[in-house]
Amino acid sequence: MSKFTSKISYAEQHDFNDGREIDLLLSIFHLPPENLARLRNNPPAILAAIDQFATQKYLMNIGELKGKLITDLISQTKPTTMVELGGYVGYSTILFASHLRAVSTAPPRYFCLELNPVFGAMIMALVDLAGLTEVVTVAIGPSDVSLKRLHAEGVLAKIDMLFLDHYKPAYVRDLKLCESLGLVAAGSVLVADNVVKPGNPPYLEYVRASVEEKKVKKEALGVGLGDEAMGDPLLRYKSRMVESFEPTGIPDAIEITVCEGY
Ligand SMILES: C[S@@+](CC[C@H](N)C(=O)[O-])C[C@H]1O[C@@H](n2cnc3c(N)ncnc32)[C@H](O)[C@@H]1O
Repeated sequence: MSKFTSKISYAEQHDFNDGREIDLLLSIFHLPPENLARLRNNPPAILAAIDQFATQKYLMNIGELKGKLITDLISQTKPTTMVELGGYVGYSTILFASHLRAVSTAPPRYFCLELNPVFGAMIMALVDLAGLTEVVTVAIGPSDVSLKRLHAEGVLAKIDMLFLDHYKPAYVRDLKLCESLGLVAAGSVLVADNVVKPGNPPYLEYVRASVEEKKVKKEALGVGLGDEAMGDPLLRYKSRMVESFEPTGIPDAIEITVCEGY
């Protein structure tokens, strides 16, 4: 394990959704006009303001170090369509969508799916401040409902990169849903956060399983479950863990998984 080298260290982890997220929004939009003007259309400056706030009051953002692993991956794989499950205050949305815009060869789309409507509204306000409204769509509601809706509306047909960072037990459920909707296919890259802290053994087991193992498991589950719950066990994945740190300095890792198709 390497060392925690982040320039900024978040406050120790405490609660969330106790008013701190609104405080963050007010701390930004109540800045003196000339300071707020410096943040407009300036994603790095907005991220720095969020990081600075989180040194005093913890925010559950991806942070600098894991964020850099993922922006490097965006540079390497150049996705056009990215979907994020769990947007919170919009830190990863602003970081990844601005990076996507910088490296994409085609007009990029970033879908941020967030359950909490207050957080969703905050993300929209900060995305607008960052000048990213042409790239980002924020979908408010449970991730599975939003995935089905966006697919049914025809705005989401394939996911080049899926970032899973929401309710840990829903990672496998939502990946299987994406498989059964045909959203994940050869070349899709999955990035799952928090696979060490707090950890997600069922997800790691699923993305690391062979097709044979998944077929056996599907047979064991038997009939009765719909396609969504079954996913597509014939899809092959190549998966690896990359160790890093939470922005508090606590060790964590992301799981990077590439879909190799059938
Ligand atoms: C760890 S935070 C996301 C952090 C964010 N990706 C970042 O790095 O800046 C998890 C978020 O997932 C949201 N969430 C939890 N369950 C969800 C669900 N079923 N669908 C969509 N969002 C969900 C929570 O409201 C919370 O905002």
